[in-house]
Amino acid sequence: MSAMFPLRIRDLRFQPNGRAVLDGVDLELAGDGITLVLGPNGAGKSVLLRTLCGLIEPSGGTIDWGGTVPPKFGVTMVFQHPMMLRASVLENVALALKPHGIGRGERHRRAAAVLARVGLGGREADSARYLSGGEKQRLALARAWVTAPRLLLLDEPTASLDPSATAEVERIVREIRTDGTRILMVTHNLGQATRLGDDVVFMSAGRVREHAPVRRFFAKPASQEARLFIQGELPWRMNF
Ligand SMILES: Nc1ncnc2c1ncn2[C@@H]1O[C@H](COP(=O)(O)OP(=O)(O)OP(=O)(O)O)[C@@H](O)[C@H]1O
Repeated sequence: MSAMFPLRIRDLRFQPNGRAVLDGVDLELAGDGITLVLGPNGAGKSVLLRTLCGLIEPSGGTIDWGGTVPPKFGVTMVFQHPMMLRASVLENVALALKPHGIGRGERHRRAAAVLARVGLGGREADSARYLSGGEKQRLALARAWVTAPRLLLLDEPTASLDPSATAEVERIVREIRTDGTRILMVTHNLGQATRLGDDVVFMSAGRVREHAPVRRFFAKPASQEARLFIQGELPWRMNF
């Protein structure tokens, strides 16, 4: 494992205009696995991910990347509605490698290989803008995957997708993890959390309230708040 892990977040705060959006987040992530971030609307889940990838400057606290400085490369984020460049499917992926100093031919070779792995082989010349929602999300995952990030942040990547497109994204996420990328993913889909997650981070009101292995979280949540959250979101019984 690279020196980026364990990732230690201590007392992380984000207080725009004095409002505590992140209100002292403490979290430690070991170097392997898929962690699902759950919690009610407005809990600060997306802000936490954006802070980790440098899109938001925290008001206080520390992020210790395994004792190293914040990595220049190695942390990538995929959003619910990914932006596509006005270019081909292949170029959308290949351009992600440009800052890494990789030559054009090799960029295209690697992009084509990863497009095949996300089920977009044969679509290289198509315009990325005209892909379906599920295809765009797979392209966004390919764009992240091609850079072999150490940490991949996924913010509700399946929120607008139908069940089969969701299943496809889940397959890809598992493969990215198998390739050695640490994954931190926000979802409101509790079934997805049980299918994909090794562990669960439960957030509310800008804090991490619980961090537990996924089975334990759903079978025996530590707090009444988490219990109510699970009950409110789960229309079916869990059978572990
Ligand atoms: N850049 C920002 N500056 C100021 N406030 C922000 C910023 N980004 C988000 N917020 C606020 O922080 C709060 C938490 O937002 P966040 O998007 O992290 O919630 P969330 O837990 O991801 O919720 P949801 O499940 O609805 O997506 C919200 O009230 C939001 O308006």
